[in-house]
Amino acid sequence: MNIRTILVEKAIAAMTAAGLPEDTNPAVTQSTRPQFGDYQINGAMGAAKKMKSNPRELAQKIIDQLDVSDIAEKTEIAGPGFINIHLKPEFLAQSVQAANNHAKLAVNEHAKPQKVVVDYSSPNLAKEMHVGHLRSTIIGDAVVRALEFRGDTVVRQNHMGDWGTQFGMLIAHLEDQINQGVDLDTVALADLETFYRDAKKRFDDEEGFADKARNYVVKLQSGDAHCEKLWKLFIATSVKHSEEVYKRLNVTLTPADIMAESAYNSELNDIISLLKDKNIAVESQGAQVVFLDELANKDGEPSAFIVQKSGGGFLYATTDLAACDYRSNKLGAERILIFVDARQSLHFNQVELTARKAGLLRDETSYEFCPFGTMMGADGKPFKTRTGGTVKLADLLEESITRAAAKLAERESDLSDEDRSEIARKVGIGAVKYADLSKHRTSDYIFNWDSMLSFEGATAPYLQYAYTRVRSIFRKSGVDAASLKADVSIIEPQEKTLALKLLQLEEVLDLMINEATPHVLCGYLYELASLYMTFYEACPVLKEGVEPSVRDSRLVLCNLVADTLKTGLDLLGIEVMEQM
Ligand SMILES: NC(=[NH2+])NCCC[C@H](N)C(=O)O
Repeated sequence: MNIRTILVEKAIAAMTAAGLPEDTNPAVTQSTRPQFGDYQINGAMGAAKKMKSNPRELAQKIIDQLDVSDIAEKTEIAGPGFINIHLKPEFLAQSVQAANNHAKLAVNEHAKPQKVVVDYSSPNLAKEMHVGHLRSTIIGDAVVRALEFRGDTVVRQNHMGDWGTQFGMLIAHLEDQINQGVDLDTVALADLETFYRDAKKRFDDEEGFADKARNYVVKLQSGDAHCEKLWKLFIATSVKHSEEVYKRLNVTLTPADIMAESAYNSELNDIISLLKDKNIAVESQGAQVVFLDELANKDGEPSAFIVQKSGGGFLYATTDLAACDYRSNKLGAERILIFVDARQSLHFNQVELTARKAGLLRDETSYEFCPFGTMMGADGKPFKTRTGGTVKLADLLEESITRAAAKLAERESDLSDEDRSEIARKVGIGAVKYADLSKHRTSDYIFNWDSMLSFEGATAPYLQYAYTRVRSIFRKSGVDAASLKADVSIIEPQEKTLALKLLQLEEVLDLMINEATPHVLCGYLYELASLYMTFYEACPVLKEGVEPSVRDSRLVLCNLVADTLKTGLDLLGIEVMEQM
């Protein structure tokens, strides 16, 4: 069910029949105000400009050819040439009924599913996951869930940073700890932050340690078995830490999705040879460099993209070129989405340009760097602990659950302690996720406990509460939502508005998928919940005196609201509960 798509097809047909050029954009949009109808066809204005004719006259010609009688009760021309479409209540009623009986609600699977590689989360394994990883992990996961819901084939890739010079220092330190008999699980690697700090301190201060660390990098890269064993031990512990965070966060990443930097090691030589053979990379001060005129600075100097260091070592850049080849040429991806901090935008620009020149990315593959802004503290600076340290993601999530429990304890409830702590978990995690996902991906935002945990406004607790409110109707009425098979009729304006919103889920998901922007779904769910509250005040459902047929029709609407809220929140990775 995609009303916009139906109207686009009808508008194009009418425009063609009215003699407009074939490439005319019908410009169909959802109306912003009820007096403009439910949808608008705005293409007459653009076409008139091109054809140098009168837009209102053109709109009239289009409307004369427009056949929307099956879905609309009224069409009219407004202003300079807008065509307003008022949908038929019967059409909306039938569509709601169909959606209520459909597993994917008002959403159809893609006619042409795509293969999409999504690179997200991708922490560096030298350290524990901190708040900086939150955004990549949850924004990526929401988009992945939406893509799969629409029927695309998704390959998740957790491009973990498990390779690089810092590992020499880490395994050298690890080796010493083992030799001293320190218990790995409970002491040495229990806190990766401390471990990293200690190793770094020794690297900076202790005589001989830095040399040993550098020597271990060389040994590790040349496949020395002892070093590799230590490295694997370190990686395994580090991966375990991130698995715990993923579980807590309710994201769908599993160990099977790990495609870490080291996975590309054996390809890197060939990548450099290819770039050299094609004269894409040239030697400069001993290093291999790709000079990109496309990214020249204002003095006209090309941007220099180093793909191999002067000593022969490979870099982050080389791995990303190999990843392009794997994703586009081997996996055959049609889209590659990469969720990384906006500060890496130059890097990914360089990667794409180089990969396209070298044929490491096919023309058919769209390479989409999806940057995001920074999470800020109340002081407007990147979020830190009180003492200025990085905040561990695991700690942040535990704090949110504790705070949610305290807020919930203020409310009256006859639920068991066990239920309450489960609800606190869902609310605490949901609150952090919704607060983040609801902001436009590219903007920085200020982290605020009070607003994200509030039961008012656009928050997870508000939506979770709205869901329990709808579900309580079914508990009170004793009606089984699953076997509800009533005829829907749309009479009151609040019913019409609510029905229309329910039927726009696919339009929202398409926008979210195309632009990789979960905030549109967040906004939609909040609007839906608010419209439901308005509907419920104006249109009694279980009150005495309500006709059984009206009651049942409204129950179908309620049921579709509950299912849509639940499904929508699930696509954001946020859990619901039946009571709270
Ligand atoms: N293909 C990629 N480079 N993906 C993103 C990797 C992010 C990197 N590990 C970081 O923490 O900055």
